[in-house]
Amino acid sequence: MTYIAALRRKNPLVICLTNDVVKNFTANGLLAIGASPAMSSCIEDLRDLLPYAQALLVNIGTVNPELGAFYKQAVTLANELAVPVVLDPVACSAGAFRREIALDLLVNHKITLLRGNAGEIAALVQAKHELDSKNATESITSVNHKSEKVAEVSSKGVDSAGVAKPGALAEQCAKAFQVLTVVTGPVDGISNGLKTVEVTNGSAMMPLVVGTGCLLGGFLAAFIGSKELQRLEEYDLFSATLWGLTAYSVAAEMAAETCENLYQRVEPGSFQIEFLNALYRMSDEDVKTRKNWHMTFNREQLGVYFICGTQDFKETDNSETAALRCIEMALQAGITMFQLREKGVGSLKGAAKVSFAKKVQELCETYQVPFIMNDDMDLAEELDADGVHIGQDDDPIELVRQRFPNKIIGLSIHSPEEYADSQVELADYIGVGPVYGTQSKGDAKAPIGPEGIQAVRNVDAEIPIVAIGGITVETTATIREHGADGVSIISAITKANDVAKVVKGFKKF
Ligand SMILES: Nc1ncnc2c1ncn2[C@@H]1O[C@H](COP(=O)(O)OP(=O)(O)OP(=O)(O)O)[C@@H](O)[C@H]1O
Ligand SMILES: Cc1ncsc1CCO
Ligand SMILES: [Mg+2]
Repeated sequence: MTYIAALRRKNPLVICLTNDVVKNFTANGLLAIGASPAMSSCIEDLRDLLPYAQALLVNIGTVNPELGAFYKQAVTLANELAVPVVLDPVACSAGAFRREIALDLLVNHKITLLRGNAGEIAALVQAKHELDSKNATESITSVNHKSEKVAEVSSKGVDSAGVAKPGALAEQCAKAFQVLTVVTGPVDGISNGLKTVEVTNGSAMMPLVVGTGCLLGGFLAAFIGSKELQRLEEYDLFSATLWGLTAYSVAAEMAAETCENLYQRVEPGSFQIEFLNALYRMSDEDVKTRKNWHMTFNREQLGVYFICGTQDFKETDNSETAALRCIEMALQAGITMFQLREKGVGSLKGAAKVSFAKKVQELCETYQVPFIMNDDMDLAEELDADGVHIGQDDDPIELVRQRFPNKIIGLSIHSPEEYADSQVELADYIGVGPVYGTQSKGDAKAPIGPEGIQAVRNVDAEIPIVAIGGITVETTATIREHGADGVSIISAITKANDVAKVVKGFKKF
């Protein structure tokens, strides 16, 4: 990824409608990374500037009734001009006036990215639930309203403590408002409702410098506004924002290190200066080598779960090239999870396996699809895969969970008996099968049929289940009716003449 280089080439004009406390810091931070900031305070001025802008930041930190009306006009104009909008709902957890303004912008306008701390985002999710229940009781047709518990976050004024699962909160918010959401704190979370990533880079000095959250809103607007590739809008938006979010926290780490070296301690004043210096100095390479993020699991990712290795392409001239081509086509067509299963007759070993695995991982990262490693825990650790999948005869799940507290863990299960004997509570999902006969696994057990899936579902109504073994597009509907959240596929995709068509077939369910 080269999003910082792209940003510097583009030098995006970011118009900031932001609060009185942070205007100077925001402008300096944007200049340091390579963007072009402009602060604006009235709609007459904005009408002149916005047509030339790559992004608009609306930060409600020092809102008043007049500014509230201005923000509404500004976002309306940005929507007309198709300029992306980042909203920072500063302190909306602390006051109803602010909250109503943020809520109106989110519900009645198009916001490209919402960025707030945990307290602010939790308050907005809560407010949306209340709005929905109010509408549901007013409307006789909406009788099936489900109320979901919102994360409890303590919050006072403009700062907030963190939340245990920032990814889950971001996901909840992304689903509630249909908006890409970034939740910041000791760990940051980003979600579009389907994909969720947590970023653990950063420095504990960040909350001691006022406006680091506010600058982040403008900073992410610059990354979004620098978007050059229009290939897949959603993918671009998500990965450009994730890269910007990570770059920001990496700069914080670099700043803390510089303070250590220069002063043998890290204090807010020098940290603020060194943070600006780090933004100026940093490159995509710094993000690449220091990024510390993990994808979090959600059951929708099991929808179309493609598994393969080079051994599944052994009848082609070059099985590695054929595998990479097939995997990229499948990713492009929309598979929701990928597992590398480099195993059995004809599979790669040693350095060749590592090098192939890295190429596959890069492809998965490009499409923001979880990259899961089958069996090989050491390689999963070396590559920092998003997750691992283990069978009943592999390392025991309690050891795997200890080793990888943050990774997605899948466990194979063949029957309700095996379910009862396994510590499934340590797994994120279980793979159940083989449903039908399969040629992809030499030592496969007897097929359990869709009824076998139902038998496991009957003993656990909640656990995410992916069915596996000889599944085709034609049998997917039945399998899902028997309780599976999705299907794992090997041969139906690796042997397909038209990979995209088959993947899209699986995606219909
Ligand atoms: N305890 C922490 N450790 C590391 N990084 C942190 C911590 N708290 C916040 N951050 C980082 O600080 C930045 C700002 O996030 P924060 O949640 O403090 O925003 P905020 O409360 O909106 O700030 P402000 O309103 O003062 O601008 C983010 O990049 C976040 O990752
Ligand atoms: C301190 C403060 N008060 C209103 S906005 C702001 C900046 C941090 O969000
Ligand atoms: Mg803030």
